[in-house]
Amino acid sequence: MEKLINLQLLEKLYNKNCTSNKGFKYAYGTAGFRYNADVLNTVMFTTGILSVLRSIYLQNKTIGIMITASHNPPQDNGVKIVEPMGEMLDQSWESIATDLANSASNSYNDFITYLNHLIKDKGIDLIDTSNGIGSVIVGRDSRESGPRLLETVLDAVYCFQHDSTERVSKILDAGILTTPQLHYLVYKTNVAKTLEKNEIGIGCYFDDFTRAWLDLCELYGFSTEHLKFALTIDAANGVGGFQMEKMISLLFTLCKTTVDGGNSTNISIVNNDWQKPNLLNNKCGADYVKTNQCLPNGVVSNSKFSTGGENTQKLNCSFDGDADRVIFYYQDNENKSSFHLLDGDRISTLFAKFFQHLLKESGLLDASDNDIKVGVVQTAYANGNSTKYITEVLKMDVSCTPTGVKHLHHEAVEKYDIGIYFEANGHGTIVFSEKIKSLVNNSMSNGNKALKTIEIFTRLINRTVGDAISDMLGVLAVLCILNLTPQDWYNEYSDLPNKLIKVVVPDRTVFKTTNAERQLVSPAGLQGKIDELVSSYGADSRSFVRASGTEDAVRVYAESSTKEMAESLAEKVGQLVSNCCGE
Ligand SMILES: CC(=O)N[C@H]1[C@@H](OP(=O)(O)O)O[C@H](CO)[C@@H](O)[C@@H]1O
Ligand SMILES: [Mg+2]
Repeated sequence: MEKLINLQLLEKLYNKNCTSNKGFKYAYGTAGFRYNADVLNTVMFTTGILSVLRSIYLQNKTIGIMITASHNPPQDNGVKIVEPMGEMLDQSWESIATDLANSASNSYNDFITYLNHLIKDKGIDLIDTSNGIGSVIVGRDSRESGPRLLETVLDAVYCFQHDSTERVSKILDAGILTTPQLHYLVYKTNVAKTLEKNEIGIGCYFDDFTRAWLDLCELYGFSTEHLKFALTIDAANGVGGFQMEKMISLLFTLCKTTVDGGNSTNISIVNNDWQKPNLLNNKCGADYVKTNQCLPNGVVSNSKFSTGGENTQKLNCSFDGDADRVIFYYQDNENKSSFHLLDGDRISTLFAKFFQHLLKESGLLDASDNDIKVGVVQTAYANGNSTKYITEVLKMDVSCTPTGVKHLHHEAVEKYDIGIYFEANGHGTIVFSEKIKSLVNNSMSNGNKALKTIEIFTRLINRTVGDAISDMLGVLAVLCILNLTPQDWYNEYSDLPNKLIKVVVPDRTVFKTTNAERQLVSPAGLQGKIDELVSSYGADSRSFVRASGTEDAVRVYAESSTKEMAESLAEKVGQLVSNCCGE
């Protein structure tokens, strides 16, 4: 270890960063480490150390670190590690990240002991470092605590200094950017096999996605300027707003059209005060809109919207704080009951319909030996009628996985050539297999528009992770190509009324599930009672219970044929949960 890690510096920087919250217990959850920013220094330090080790372990591939707490309130922050191809951290390393953080939280001795054990156990070669001594890219969202936490990560990386060659680990501070931009940057860096300072910057993200969008505009003859509807983007006062602004201004510059102050008349961004971090996710953003099923601050209903004389319809969307989720919606008038949500399930079904249409048009399905598998991956939180629509109307395959995009992503990659996955809350993407990419590329020369469209979509959609900006462009493109209004999109099927509640229990770990979290196996006997209750609410009813992976609570979901019944079912199942915990 001495050869590569400067132990003197390590101890000094450990004392600087890891002594304020001794004994705090950390856990790497669905979304990495996420807590109040005041207790995060220790885990930022250990995550910096672990990322360099992971990089060396993977033959010096570049690893990403994202400092964000997504849709959480401004006082929180968090950190997650990104794998070389832009995926989430390998699951077997999550417990290592947790153990390393908790060892450092205990004492310097425990930290060094665990570090030595880890290096030995994983066979990480710190002697022959001819391939390099690790490379890391770090990004952060717009939170106030970001710069301080970044300093701690940098401290950790500086501890890696080769004693004889005086080389240090490479680190690129990518600055303030969205989570999916960081994932994409890590992926591009590894594909290019280099991380020399400034060689690959976030410019690649804008180049690639604007190129794909403009290719589509050219193929179909629509333009960014002349979308059929006016789009208002609620940026949650987070980082997505100014990155989107850059994207819009690039699109307009590249289109060589006139831009009014950087904004088109058709696209506007509200809640874009990212420099006031206390406004982040405050009464705005994807999570707020999805949870409260209402317009966020700053977005007006269709009836209050002035089109400037043109008969332009209005569509809105909300990003979350780090812009890896997007949901759409519109409200006809001032009455809240005219609010229409187009959430992750709707995005999935729109893309599913679109790719089914393209595959038919492309002729790829005619060759039976192609055997192209297209499907949608959902979680148990997907509305029952969305699942019905996909299987019964579109006649497509649906898989259900446990909550958390890493599960959905994995299933989509494993099972499908075109795998569409979205959580109901708007986090998702589309993954394309190498097989479909090469089938498309090999048959494209004959001017087939559908094939060309699929090819462009493999570039327009961020392959690494859910991305509000890229998904939003994808949805806009589909609406333009299929000539659908927001109302047409909404009218494809009707959601079953549903209710999601939280129940606080003394120990949520006793709630264990099976069948993609749709049934409880523990506490014993509870599932039977839930089933009995559900059956008394009629055929369209469903309810399930699972422990949250990000909050100290149990979640109860229920749907039924009316709003009142869904609410009553959720409440009664919630009571069963409380009763069985002796509350
Ligand atoms: C019902 C729900 O929305 N659950 C969310 C939430 O997970 P829980 O394990 O339910 O707390 O946070 C996850 C991370 O952001 C997200 O992937 C997931 O969809
Ligand atoms: Mg997020």
